[in-house]
Amino acid sequence: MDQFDIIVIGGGSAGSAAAGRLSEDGRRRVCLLEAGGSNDTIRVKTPGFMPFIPEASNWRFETVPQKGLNGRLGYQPRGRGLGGSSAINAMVYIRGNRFDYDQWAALGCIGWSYDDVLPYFRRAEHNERGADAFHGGDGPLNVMDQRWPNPGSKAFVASAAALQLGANPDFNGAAQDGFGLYQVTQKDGERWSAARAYLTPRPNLTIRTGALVERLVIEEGRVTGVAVRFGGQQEVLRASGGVVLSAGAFGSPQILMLSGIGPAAHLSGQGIPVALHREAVGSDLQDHIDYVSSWETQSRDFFGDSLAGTWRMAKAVIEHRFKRTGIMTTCFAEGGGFWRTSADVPAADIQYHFVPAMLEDHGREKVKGHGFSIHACVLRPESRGTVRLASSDPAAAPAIDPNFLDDPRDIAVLRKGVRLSHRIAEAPPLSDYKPKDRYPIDLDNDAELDALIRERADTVYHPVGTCRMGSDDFSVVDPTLKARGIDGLWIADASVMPRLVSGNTNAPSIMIGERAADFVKAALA
Ligand SMILES: Cc1cc2nc3c(=O)[nH]c(=O)nc-3n(C[C@H](O)[C@H](O)[C@H](O)COP(=O)(O)OP(=O)(O)OC[C@H]3O[C@@H](n4cnc5c(N)ncnc54)[C@H](O)[C@@H]3O)c2cc1C
Repeated sequence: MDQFDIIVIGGGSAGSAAAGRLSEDGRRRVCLLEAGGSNDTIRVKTPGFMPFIPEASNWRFETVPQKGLNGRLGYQPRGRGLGGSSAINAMVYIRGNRFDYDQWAALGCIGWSYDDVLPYFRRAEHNERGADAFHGGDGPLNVMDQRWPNPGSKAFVASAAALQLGANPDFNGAAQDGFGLYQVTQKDGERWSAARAYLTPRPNLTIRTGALVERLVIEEGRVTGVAVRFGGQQEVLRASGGVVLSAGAFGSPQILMLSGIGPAAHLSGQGIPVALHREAVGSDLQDHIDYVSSWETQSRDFFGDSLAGTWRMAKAVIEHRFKRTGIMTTCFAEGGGFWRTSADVPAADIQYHFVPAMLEDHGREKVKGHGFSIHACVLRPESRGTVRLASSDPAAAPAIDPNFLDDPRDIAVLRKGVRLSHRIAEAPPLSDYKPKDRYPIDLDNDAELDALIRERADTVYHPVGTCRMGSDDFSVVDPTLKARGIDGLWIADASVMPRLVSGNTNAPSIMIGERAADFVKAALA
């Protein structure tokens, strides 16, 4: 039986940050348990290989049938292996809006206002543009400008400017609104996952991959270890100081429920003895519903499936192997913007991602020819869903129900977002490519547009909220990320966000991992 001071479950964005920080002063024996592998392969590290990431690095979940999406099953990719979702994501570096964190604080997350979290974003970050009041200069997470943005991505930004939408060279600076090229979590032209940033080899940091955590070991109201499966073998690992649960927005509530912590009636229905009734475990699921408009072009500037495209990619792979430059450094979601659908919203409520390729079904369906896509997503959705156990088998996928478009306010916002995507595509210089809309409809007709949205919209991969933080008795963790009603347990990942942030969720998850390390250190001092 192995004995540690702290066990961190999940080597993803937050778990890597937490384990790295908890082990860096050498004073604690830290064990990081990760179900997947090391992810140390060129298919993960080369940004442009994102469509070819190994299947073993992705849980490839599906949702239950979505009423709001004509009964379709949504796709929910999640990273598996060191780096977690930061090893398969689009590398866009965005923190969200000041409003989000001030709202968290107003909801009871004392100590999580924007001014409270900014030092942790800065501490995490090494921005190659240099440090300033908003950015860090010597953190482990490398952030850089894109090495080779596609000419079409620059045209997207120029088309937005032609509509007087305003340029923004730094979405993580003083103001978020506007359009520009995203900064990326890359270093020297390679993907810079949270694992590469934080998991420095150290004698006091044990990293075990291929370790599927089945449940927490709870003794007299305290988490004292974890039961884990390595291949066919089951083991119990002990943690004298406690456990940090960082298995992500689906994995963390699943492990809690398998351990008897969650909605009592649901657990009983699964035949799991109830250790702690907590209705909020697996509840409050929020995710960014997203619609991808897509256009075909004659221009081969864009990525595409053609002889010329394949030849260009082959040369680019060689260039990248030797110099780490060229089109294989693409993050695909190269350009973007934040836009308010009305003057009275507190912050942008639509985010755009411009992709210099025609996307269909999350890139899983090959599209012949060349072209581009514009994602529009609803930044602060009102719909709420759940994660529940589909089975008491820890190796089974959980039942994920984002309940997309349940609240009519979400589709009303999305409609406006999609209409603007099309206005941008029709403005010069993007219009000079003579883009041909792949799904032409009468965009001014609400019923037609709603039908198309319900037929094609899905996630842009930002599920949160399933172990919500708060100061109320019903929240899962308190504002120091400690689980309520049970000792020796902290939760640190996207699941603790009480509200979805207005942006991508990797940097916020890393910030949460950074903070968890400080809270655990303080509690154990
Ligand atoms: C395809 C895709 C594109 C994205 N693009 C972007 C982007 O461009 N920018 C951005 O900011 N965000 C992006 N995101 C979202 C962002 O990456 C995630 O929100 C963030 O990484 C979540 O961090 P986390 O720590 O909560 O969970 P994760 O990083 O998902 O980590 C959870 C870890 O726990 C492990 N785990 C789960 N269950 C168990 C178990 N039972 N036992 C052991 N280990 C377990 C998992 O294997 C995983 O490694 C994207 C996500 C995806 C999937």
